[in-house]
Amino acid sequence: MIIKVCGMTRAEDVEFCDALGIDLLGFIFHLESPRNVTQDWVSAQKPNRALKTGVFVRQGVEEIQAIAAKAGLDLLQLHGGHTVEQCLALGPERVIKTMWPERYPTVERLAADMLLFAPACRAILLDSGKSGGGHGKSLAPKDLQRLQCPHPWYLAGGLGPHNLTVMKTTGAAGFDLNSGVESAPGIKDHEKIRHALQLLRGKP
Ligand SMILES: O=C(O)c1ccccc1N[C@@H]1O[C@H](COP(=O)(O)O)[C@@H](O)[C@H]1O
Repeated sequence: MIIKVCGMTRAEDVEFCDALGIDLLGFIFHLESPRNVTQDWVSAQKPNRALKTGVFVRQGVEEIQAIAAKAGLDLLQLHGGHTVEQCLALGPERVIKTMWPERYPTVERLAADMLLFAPACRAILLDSGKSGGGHGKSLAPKDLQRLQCPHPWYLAGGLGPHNLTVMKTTGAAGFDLNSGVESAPGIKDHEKIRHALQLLRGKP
């Protein structure tokens, strides 16, 4: 199971999550987000184990490549209308492609589109809403329990200690925690993160 904590804006949160064994740390490069960060600050973050994951909404391939090099990113979360071709150009092994289930009439139609992206990314991220992210709302677990997709997919959208037990029933291969583990936008609540990890991994 992959666990990501996104929207990192403080070094103390980066260090805490890295030491706790969180797998992916998300850094958002989106000016309209209250969690937006600079390339220089992200470049200075040196986690021992966690993978630095940049989140991009409107940037194209060349801009993403430049930010990734400057900020020292390991993975690229494409959280906008990015195409299969853009994912392939950036390198499938480092791309996490966001999709929005609420755009689809059925999980079968969603699964068909997920299969289109499968060869072009390491994993698909399913988020609430119909675009963007950080909405703080969750998807309905019942719908996702019926999802048949052979490619790894992670769940996002308002996840936290209050709903992770039921969200685990979706069968997601990973969970992306953001506003549900914050005391304010970009300010991570360490006890909520610790509690979330216990629920997901059963660690003390
Ligand atoms: O968090 C943001 O501000 C944000 C802005 C633009 C694109 C993505 C963003 N965050 C990502 O959205 C999901 C779900 O967040 P939440 O749990 O609903 O707050 C998560 O993957 C973040 O990486």
